[in-house]
Amino acid sequence: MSAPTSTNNLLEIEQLSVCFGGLQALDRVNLSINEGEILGLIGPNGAGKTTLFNVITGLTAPSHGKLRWQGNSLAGKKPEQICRLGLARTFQNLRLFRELSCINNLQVAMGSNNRRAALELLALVQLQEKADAAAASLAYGDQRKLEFARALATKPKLLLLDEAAAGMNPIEKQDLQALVQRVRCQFKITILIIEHHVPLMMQLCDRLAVLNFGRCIALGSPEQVRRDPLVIEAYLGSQR
Ligand SMILES: Nc1ncnc2c1ncn2[C@@H]1O[C@H](COP(=O)(O)OP(=O)(O)OP(=O)(O)O)[C@@H](O)[C@H]1O
Repeated sequence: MSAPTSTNNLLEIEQLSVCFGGLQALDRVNLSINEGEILGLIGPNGAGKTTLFNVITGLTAPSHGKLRWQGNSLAGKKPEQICRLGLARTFQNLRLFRELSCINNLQVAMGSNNRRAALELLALVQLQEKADAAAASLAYGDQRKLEFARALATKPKLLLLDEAAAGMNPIEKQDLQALVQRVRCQFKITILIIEHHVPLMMQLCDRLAVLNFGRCIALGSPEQVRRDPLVIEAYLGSQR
């Protein structure tokens, strides 16, 4: 399944820096996300991947640089405004409404009580039989799937998945890969994904961006990135 040929920039990130006191979490990052692609973000622990998600979704203010969404600046926008523009995310540490049922989690995100639409989304992630179970009662991998469905429930144009396969077993990881590809086609959305499981990312993503100490040290096709000496030294060497 290949990405649509469009190269429209959905999100443009220009010279983006974030400092936490003396720590430079992001250092002049430039990145464009093309409509319809699956772009992967990889790199060692602490490289700045989640910080980049936090800036894109309005949780962290940049120290420097610009973000443009469909040509318009995102400066000063709050997380809820950014969500309404069509950017939705999942979190590395899940943030479900734990006491609510699966279906209620989706209905809150949809802003409506439409049970049928919520059930369709649950079916997409194969959780329809857990519709009325409390989110907290689900196995960890299922909670990740529910969070994925909840992000989709806001009808995003760009879906940001943080450590999408963390804690999943190999079969769940395969399922997730198929699911992400299906969702991209079915919902015509663009996906930015952080995940440490490199073989999965190599298969899934159209392009990969590699962060290291806050800098984007490589950007290209999985094959280009796999061969990049800088990437091998900074990250892939340790993955072998
Ligand atoms: N709110 C914060 N205050 C201070 N330092 C922070 C804050 N958030 C992140 N950092 C630091 O910024 C750096 C980048 O962190 P970030 O979580 O973005 O990395 P990451 O690439 O997502 O790592 P991981 O793969 O471990 O999740 C780290 O050194 C982290 O300790």
